[in-house]
Amino acid sequence: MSILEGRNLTKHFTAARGPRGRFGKRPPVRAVEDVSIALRAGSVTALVGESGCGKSTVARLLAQVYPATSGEVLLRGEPVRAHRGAAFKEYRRQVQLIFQDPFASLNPFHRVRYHLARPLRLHGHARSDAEEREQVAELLERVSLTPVEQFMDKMPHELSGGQRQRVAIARALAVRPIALIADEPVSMLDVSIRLGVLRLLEGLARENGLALLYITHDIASARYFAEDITVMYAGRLIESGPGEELTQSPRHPYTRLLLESAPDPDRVAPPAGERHGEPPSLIDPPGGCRFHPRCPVALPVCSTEAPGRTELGERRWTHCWQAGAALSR
Ligand SMILES: Nc1ncnc2c1ncn2[C@@H]1O[C@H](COP(=O)(O)OP(=O)(O)OP(=O)(O)O)[C@@H](O)[C@H]1O
Repeated sequence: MSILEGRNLTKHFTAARGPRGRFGKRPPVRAVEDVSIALRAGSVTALVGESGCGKSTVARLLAQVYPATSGEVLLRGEPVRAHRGAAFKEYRRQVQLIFQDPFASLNPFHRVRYHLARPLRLHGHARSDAEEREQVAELLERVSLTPVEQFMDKMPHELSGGQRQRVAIARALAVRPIALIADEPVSMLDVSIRLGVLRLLEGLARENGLALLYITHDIASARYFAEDITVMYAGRLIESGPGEELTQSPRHPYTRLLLESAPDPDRVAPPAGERHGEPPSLIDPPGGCRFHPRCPVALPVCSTEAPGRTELGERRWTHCWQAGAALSR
């Protein structure tokens, strides 16, 4: 059974700017359309796509930062209905978000100890100063900020970006969540320390049976850390599968494009003539398959009808008119 699941999630925002329509209303930004995704215990699932395709919106819908326009979120198979009160607070404890910017996520006026002790106290895990100290030390150890005495009393500005992100991860762990949603957790960190933070997240998920959603624009990193990869394009999911299989034999032309443009240490320059175009507007997305204007193998049907889901194997599927043809070849 999945720990955290989004079923047919759709989110339309009201555009803050832009021209108004006939009745003075602005058209909605169709940020997320019909997204279904399931996270399993002790497993890393990557959600991959270009900037602006709706990844963060999916993260926020799963974390219930704001309500979905339609669709539902399930925790351990049970639909989440509470949007306030004790049940909602409990949900927010169980599903923790880790953000991209470790500089913005810690309070500059408080020491590391405070950031970790506060959630422990609020959730009743530490009932005395001694217990609190012990648990803060244990959390710092779990994120490899050792020797712990050196880090407990540091102020955020005394830490590197990677160390701050480790404190943010420790703070998320303090409330004993069952699912972690990490939204581009390393993209603001130095390249040299990204790997360490990703390995830490992966280890925590596997050792503690946490369901981890790793959101990234970088399919190369997803391939190394995630058991499953789901690819998103212009608000919709287009392909999903076990990471190895999906990257070895991508079935959707957009996944192929992402893999081709991923940094490859053996390739000096991008292949000649590589022109991929721009992702579409989410206010007025293309009809049919949203990728069709950029697709090198589009058929006439691709511009008129959205392709349904083609099942390709266990946990493996795609939305592409060509997928069926490829299967029967
Ligand atoms: N609160 C909001 N109000 C209006 N539009 C929004 C809001 N949040 C996001 N959007 C729009 O929804 C679309 C998807 O944004 P989202 O941040 O989810 O994408 P993303 O893939 O996470 O991009 P990035 O990697 O750049 O963060 C964008 O067009 C964005 O402008």
